[in-house]
Amino acid sequence: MSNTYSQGDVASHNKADSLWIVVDGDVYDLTKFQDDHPGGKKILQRVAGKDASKQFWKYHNEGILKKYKKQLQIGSLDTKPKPAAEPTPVAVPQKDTKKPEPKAVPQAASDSGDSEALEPFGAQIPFADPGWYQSYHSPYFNETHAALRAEVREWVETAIEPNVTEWDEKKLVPAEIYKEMGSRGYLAGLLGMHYQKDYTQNVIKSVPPEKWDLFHEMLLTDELSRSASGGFVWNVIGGFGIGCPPLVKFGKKPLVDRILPGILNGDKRICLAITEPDAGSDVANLTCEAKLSEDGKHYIVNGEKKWITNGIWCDYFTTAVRTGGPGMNGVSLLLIERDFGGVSTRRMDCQGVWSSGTTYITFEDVKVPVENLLGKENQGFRCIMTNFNHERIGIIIQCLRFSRVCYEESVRYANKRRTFGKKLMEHPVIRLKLAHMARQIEASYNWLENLIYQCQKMGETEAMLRLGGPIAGLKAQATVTFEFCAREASQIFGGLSYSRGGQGGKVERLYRDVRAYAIPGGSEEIMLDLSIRQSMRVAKAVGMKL
Ligand code: HEM
Repeated sequence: MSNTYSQGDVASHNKADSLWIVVDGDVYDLTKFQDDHPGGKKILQRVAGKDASKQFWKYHNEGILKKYKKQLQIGSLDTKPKPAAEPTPVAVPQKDTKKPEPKAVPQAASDSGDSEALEPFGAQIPFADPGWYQSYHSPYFNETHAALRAEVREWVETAIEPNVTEWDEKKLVPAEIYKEMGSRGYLAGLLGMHYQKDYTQNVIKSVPPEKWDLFHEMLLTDELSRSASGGFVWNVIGGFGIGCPPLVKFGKKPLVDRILPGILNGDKRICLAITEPDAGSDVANLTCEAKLSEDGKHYIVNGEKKWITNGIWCDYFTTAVRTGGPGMNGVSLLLIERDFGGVSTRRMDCQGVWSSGTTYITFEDVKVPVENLLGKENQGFRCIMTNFNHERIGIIIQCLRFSRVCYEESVRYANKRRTFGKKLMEHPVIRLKLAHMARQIEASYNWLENLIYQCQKMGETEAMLRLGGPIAGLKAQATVTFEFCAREASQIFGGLSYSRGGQGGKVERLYRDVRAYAIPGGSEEIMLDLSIRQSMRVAKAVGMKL
């Protein structure tokens, strides 16, 4: 924005028919906008021609300026200091290099034993970001992680976060955003395994595929979750992150070769269809049936699935079906394609995650070729089990970042809102709330880092057995933490987090999203029980002495 104005120029636009204001040294023309201003036009007219920074920041947060700047800013004051030259960001990817240069990227810290602290990143509000953002030493993160962090944060702050309220209300995220998840190469790295470079031409700008590890995946999900919308995160990684891994791990090569590239590029969508109207956490009792045709070439599928994330938009459904007798040994996994016919999907109205597309599905005489069986017949339960750790870790990462968002929003607000003559931050009762939020977030997050590291080091079967218990325990810990933080943040924001949108909008939305995390992927009750049961079972097998 190259136009510059003097204070006098602005002062002459002090009427309703030409209404300019200054915010932080930038000049805004609100003449046309005043009629649409949700806070009313009179309040704007009272500051017409003046510097209204103080009033602006009292009533709005940063997202508003990001959203409206392009439309309303006409220039800056001639007295506005020129921005200091930006410090070189840590390992920000070279914009004009088509392929990342592998040699420039050091080994993962965890592989090299190098724990050099990285440059500080982000707002430096204590506990609002993980410790390694504040130059804490970490054995897990290196420059490739820092570069990815900068890349994703930039995208989320400019293209995602300012729009999530609108998307949530519309219950839709624009299709081009999902497509961009593919073109940025993110989808191919979100499968809980090595980067799927053989199935996509897209590469992530800041991390070469061979350097990709589970900490990259973790921080990608973490940074996407700074959008402060479970609906957005589930829209872009919810169905994919749990529906696609079984295809990659257990699908027959011709099937994978045919459909995986379109999925990873963001052209086609996939989800996981397990839960039924009558079978949630009790997966072994599902009833959706798949009968082999007489010629043995097809399964005929009939049944219903409920609460299926992304279902309304999906082309492919990784579906748990009953091919055998009762219980877990009669369950198989089938990749059902919408094009087969007989698949109907309808949106469900839910308490939270509005833009995620929660779906009710019916399968009526769907003819599925036997080539679409994932894994072996009647051994689908094992495939489902191997999926759970990845699903739950995704939930944990999101919950902990959402908890941080609730905490960060609270800290920012507590530093500007004044009651009884002082800032909220100066009231010990508010600091106590923040302290209880921070201690739970940090304890949970540090356990998470440790478990991600174990997942990286252990083989899949070992991880499934040995980490199933702790991951279940941490899933419950993360959802309880999220619920606590959403509640406490809401108490700090008061009425502003009771109404939708505006300054308390993130907290209000996240509060609504809490149950979508505490129930699916294994409810808190099931998780806590499993955490002990599974851990005891494994310990007994390896010689626990009681
Ligand atoms: C660039 C200029 C401005 C823009 C783009 C803008 C935009 C908005 C928007 C979108 C809202 C809805 C609530 C939200 O989403 O946060 C809002 C509410 C409001 N605005 Fe503004 N505004 C501007 C300037 C101002 C100024 C200068 C004042 C005060 C002098 C003001 C006072 C208010 C008030 C009181 C509300 C209602 C807050 C509430 O519901 O708690 N706005 N504004």
